[in-house]
Amino acid sequence: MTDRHDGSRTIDGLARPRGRFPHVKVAGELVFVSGTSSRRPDNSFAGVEADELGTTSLDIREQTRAVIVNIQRILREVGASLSDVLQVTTYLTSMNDFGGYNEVYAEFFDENGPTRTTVAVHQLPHPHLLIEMQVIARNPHAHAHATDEGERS
Ligand SMILES: N/C(=C\C=C\C(=O)O)C(=O)O
Repeated sequence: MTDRHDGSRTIDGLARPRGRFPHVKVAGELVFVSGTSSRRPDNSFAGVEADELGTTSLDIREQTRAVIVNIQRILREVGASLSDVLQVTTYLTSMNDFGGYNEVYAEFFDENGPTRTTVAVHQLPHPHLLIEMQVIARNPHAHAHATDEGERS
């Protein structure tokens, strides 16, 4: 993991960012996770299959699950978890996928979870991508630190 002094982290063992940005940035009480897809470390995608004729099928449920699991792994690296997520922004390439996305989303979050905004976008950075998500989470360590400080004063 590359851990810079400004809280930016690029994590080994995950798909490399496709540009000059970190997977995650810890800034005081908050954790910012970059837009994340279903991309695997080998740059293949979960939720993408091609048959022997080269016909590609894309699965919004599988992609959604893989995106959330990727975000979970990123959060874990900074000591946070999905239960720390405060806000989710989701980018779909088609609102026809809203139902499948919503169904899998509900396996991980409910009304006590993060606020959420879902929008449709013209394109994502790869033609096989149906979904990308970014999150803002609380930094559980910042909270523990602040509590310790409070107890000392
Ligand atoms: N967050 C961005 C791309 C993510 C791609 C991926 O996870 O496959 C970006 O270009 O801003």
